[in-house]
Amino acid sequence: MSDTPLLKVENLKTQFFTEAGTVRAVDGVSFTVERGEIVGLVGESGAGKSVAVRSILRLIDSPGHIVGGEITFDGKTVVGFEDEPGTDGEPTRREEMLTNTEMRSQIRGSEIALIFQDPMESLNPVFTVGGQLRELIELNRGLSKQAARDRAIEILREVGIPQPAERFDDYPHQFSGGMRQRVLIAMALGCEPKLIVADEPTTALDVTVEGQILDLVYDLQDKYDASFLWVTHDMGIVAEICDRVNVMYLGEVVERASVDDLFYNPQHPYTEALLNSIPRPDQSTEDLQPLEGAMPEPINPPSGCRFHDRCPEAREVCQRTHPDLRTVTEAGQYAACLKHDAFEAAYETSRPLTDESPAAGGDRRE
Ligand SMILES: Nc1ncnc2c1ncn2[C@@H]1O[C@H](COP(=O)(O)OP(=O)(O)OP(=O)(O)O)[C@@H](O)[C@H]1O
Ligand code: NI
Repeated sequence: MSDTPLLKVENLKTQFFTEAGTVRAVDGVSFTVERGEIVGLVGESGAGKSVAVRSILRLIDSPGHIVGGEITFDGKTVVGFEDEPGTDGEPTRREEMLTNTEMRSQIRGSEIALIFQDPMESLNPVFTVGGQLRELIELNRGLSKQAARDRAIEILREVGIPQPAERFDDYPHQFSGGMRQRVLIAMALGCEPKLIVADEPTTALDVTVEGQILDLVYDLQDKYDASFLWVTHDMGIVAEICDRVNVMYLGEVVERASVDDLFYNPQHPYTEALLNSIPRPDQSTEDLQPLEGAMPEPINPPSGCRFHDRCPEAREVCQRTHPDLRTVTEAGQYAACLKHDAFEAAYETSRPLTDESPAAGGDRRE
């Protein structure tokens, strides 16, 4: 079994049924997390990153619903539907799909831990930090109260809380933002989960503290042999901690690559635009190009390639043909862009959409 990925997400679709229409927040997303890996999910605000990771934990509230796809985690079916919809037209759950109770008792907090951006979403303000951590360890690891307390103090020390025995009885508000995030990491590790899902946990912190937290994660990942799914809009964080990356745009994965391939050889114009918009040691700041325009709403996504109206390489065909995510390099890099289908999609002969230089032949961008 160890050659199957720890987490496998296939063609996941999660929609919100709102008065304004159907929000296709996650629209056919696939990716995997292998054991021991840190996998990034990156993209602008609204790309569907949080909805994707909440779907993995089955934490989607009405009017949202997972309407299609398959998610397996460590041999268990977190999401799985029959091929045919039921008589009511709704997707029918397969028998092996975990119930809500099983998700709560077997998966969330024990097999998969979550770290959110706002620590107060996970910490109860009226209980001491040590008490919350101790209880979690007691419940999840079946330790005695005293043993769980000792373990809690040990983990608090490991995540870099100074004088953890003294701080044990402090309340969450007595900790700084950075220290609270360390406590959350301690809570996540306390259950010894197989997978830790982190949704922008360092966004609210200043860069120095953020750097310290990322270093800590890197060290602990090795020690605990945990796998991570790390959500961020920050390519700098991706560079620092991820092994592999999935780039999301408007509900879809548009590129998947190892970190090195992504940074040195991006294959999707959106990835390139993201990379051009961040400072890099090998470029001067004058080379910085902010990503222009805004991502459209996922209620009526643009036809064809969803990125075409912001893409410097878009051609007419991109307005009509939707590119599939497919292998584009021998190293196993994936991209969803018609420029890689030059012949089949007739990209090569299609007219460029941008008019930033005087009209010329189709090769003027080279
Ligand atoms: N409860 C909801 N009802 C309606 N639409 C929703 C709901 N939750 C999320 N969405 C929509 O789903 C889309 C994806 O949102 P999501 O929060 O996953 O983005 P994100 O990539 O995590 O962005 P951010 O970086 O801002 O956290 C957005 O268009 C958002 O407006
Ligand atoms: Ni989010």
